[in-house]
Amino acid sequence: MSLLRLNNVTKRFGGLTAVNGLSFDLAEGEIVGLLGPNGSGKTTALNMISGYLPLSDGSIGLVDETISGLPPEHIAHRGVARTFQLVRALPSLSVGENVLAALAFRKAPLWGAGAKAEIDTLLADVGLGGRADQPADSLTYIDLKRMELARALASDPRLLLLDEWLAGLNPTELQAGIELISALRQRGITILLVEHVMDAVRALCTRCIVMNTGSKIADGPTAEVLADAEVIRAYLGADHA
Ligand SMILES: Nc1ncnc2c1ncn2[C@@H]1O[C@H](COP(=O)(O)OP(=O)(O)OP(=O)(O)O)[C@@H](O)[C@H]1O
Repeated sequence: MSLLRLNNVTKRFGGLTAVNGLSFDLAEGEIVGLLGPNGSGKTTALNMISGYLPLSDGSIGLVDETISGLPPEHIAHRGVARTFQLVRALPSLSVGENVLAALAFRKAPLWGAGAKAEIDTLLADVGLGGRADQPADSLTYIDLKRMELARALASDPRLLLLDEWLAGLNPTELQAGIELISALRQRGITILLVEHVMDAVRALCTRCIVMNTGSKIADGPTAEVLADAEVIRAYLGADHA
């Protein structure tokens, strides 16, 4: 049985069809790249999976339950977590308090002293061990991204949606980020990765789905998809061929 199933998912904004009849399945434990040029509908797809946008048509299932139509917090409680293209931190709070805010809203909420050990574990998992008391607004860009990931992991997700989480990192940070995402897969978390950094896609994704102007144009093993003539024409460009 698939973990996630999109069936004919469509989103219209007035006269613009941002996502057009998108269908795919994710199997448990897969790490799949969702690729495509700017404006092809990737973030809109993530917004629908996580409940931030209602569908215009189609349906989304998680295991054997339809989740489209549920509010974001109910979808989160069923095991779907995400990061955002623009990091959403609470800058006036400490790193630990930022994670605490996520723990307080999960299905089995934790707060106060009971949350401390969990915060320490989550921060260690993302490479921020021992930094719970540091102000969030003093973090570097990569560390802000790490903190956002810790907030997403606070809900103990089965499915993690990463929206350009590796964008803007230098080569050393990128390598660390790839290793971190790889470690999450080892823990059995299924990951849908919206990403333009092709080195990361090649390193992490066994399978890729490519969108162009709202529609899926390719879906298959990464090497095959990246060599596909239509994908090169629509997204990767002739230099890649
Ligand atoms: N809330 C909205 N209202 C109107 N149009 C929107 C809205 N959100 C997205 N769009 C439009 O839908 C299309 C798809 O946008 P989307 O952000 O999903 O693309 P994307 O593939 O994630 O792009 P990028 O790689 O630049 O993040 C674009 O034309 C965008 O302008």
